[in-house]
Amino acid sequence: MQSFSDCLISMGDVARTELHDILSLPLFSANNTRTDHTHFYLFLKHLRSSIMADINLFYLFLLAPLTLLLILALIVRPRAIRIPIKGRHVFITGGSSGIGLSLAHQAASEGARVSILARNPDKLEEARNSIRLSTGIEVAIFSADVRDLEAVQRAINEAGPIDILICNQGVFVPQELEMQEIETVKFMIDVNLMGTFHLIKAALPGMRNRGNRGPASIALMSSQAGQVGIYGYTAYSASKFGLRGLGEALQQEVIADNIHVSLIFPPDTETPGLLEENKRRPQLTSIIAASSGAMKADEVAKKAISGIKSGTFIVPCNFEGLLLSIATAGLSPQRSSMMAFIEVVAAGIMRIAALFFQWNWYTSIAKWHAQQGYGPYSDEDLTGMKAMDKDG
Ligand SMILES: NC(=O)C1=CN([C@@H]2O[C@H](COP(=O)(O)OP(=O)(O)OC[C@H]3O[C@@H](n4cnc5c(N)ncnc54)[C@H](OP(=O)(O)O)[C@@H]3O)[C@@H](O)[C@H]2O)C=CC1
Ligand SMILES: CCCCCCCCCCCCCCCC(=O)[C@@H](N)CO
Repeated sequence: MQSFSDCLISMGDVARTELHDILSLPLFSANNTRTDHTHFYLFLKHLRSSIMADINLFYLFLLAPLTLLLILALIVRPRAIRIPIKGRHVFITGGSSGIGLSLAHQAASEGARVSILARNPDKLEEARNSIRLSTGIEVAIFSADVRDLEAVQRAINEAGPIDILICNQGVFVPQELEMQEIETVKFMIDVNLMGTFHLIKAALPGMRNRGNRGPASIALMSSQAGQVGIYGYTAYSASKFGLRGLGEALQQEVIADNIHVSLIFPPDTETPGLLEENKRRPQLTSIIAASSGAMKADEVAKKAISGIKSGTFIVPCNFEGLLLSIATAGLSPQRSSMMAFIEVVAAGIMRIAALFFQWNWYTSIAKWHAQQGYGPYSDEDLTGMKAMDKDG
């Protein structure tokens, strides 16, 4: 802030000296006569318009953005924060596999006290061994199903007050809704969304009364499919969009307790879960998801931890994710005035980019249906339309 206002002041100085230089130009030459009046008038006119142009340009390219940045720096809420994880209790669900396991490794290696929760005790045991092997640190393991509120409550009571709660457990069964059993829909909503409610309900009282009053965090693992709906993900996207509503509302409720919410939005990530998913993924789901490439679980965990430490509300994981976060900023809180600035300035162009992505995706869908000889754009229709084009 200091350097920023200094900058504004020195820019004001530049403008003043420039103006002064121009105004102190000799207006009357030695042999100034009556006949020079038209010249003098023209000179003044020219001077006025060139000053105006200078000021306009100066304002447009320097002062206006700086003023905007200054205003944003004053108004962004919640305020910037650092949340240390060293020596603190980090509780990670789904910590026995994939992204959760990477998160546990990383938190342990940064000196946190780590607890992990999942259903399968063998996988938990295996995770504990692998973390001990690579970091020498012993993590606490808890076997529970997040769908069972009482089991979650027992695990969290046993684990002790949490400083950083990472709700990472998640299930994904991609399939067209018409084909999908309603039980499968309910399964995803129950584990991904209701499970997260259970975790927060169980952990919040302890987090509120945590002994150290240092800043705490609740992080929710969403997905880029929680920022934009994707073919084959009706239930999954709904569960992940749900986390955003939960997170936005919750942040307002817990800010007074110095608790900070982060939502993580990874693209496809190489995990045991994705391997399983790929066995049954509709072709169109893969085509559309490929717009954002794939990441390694360790890379996602790294982005997630750094987002959590800076209390960032929306945490993207790759470049496409950054674009997606700017395009879908909506009314989410933003602590960074620089990010807020980019969101404001880029809004229009991002909407255009988004429309191009939709154009691309709907073209893929149309092509796919044409290949299947089905839908509004069947092969026959397409040749029919072309024939009509030719006929005029
Ligand atoms: N991989 C990807 O492409 C992406 C993943 N994500 C999200 O990241 C998170 C982790 O995904 P990923 O690492 O791939 O998943 P994995 O399938 O590799 O691991 C899932 C973890 O969650 C646990 N889990 C599943 N169901 C429950 C339950 N009912 N109760 C408690 N624990 C449960 C699993 O253990 P157990 O089965 O023993 O219970 C396991 O530890 C998910 O929320 C997912 O939606 C987001 C974007 C992309
Ligand atoms: C305006 C700019 C737009 C930028 C590009 C948008 C790209 C969107 C791609 C979405 C991919 C969703 C992958 C979901 C992965 C997932 O969650 C499953 N693997 C289940 O785990």
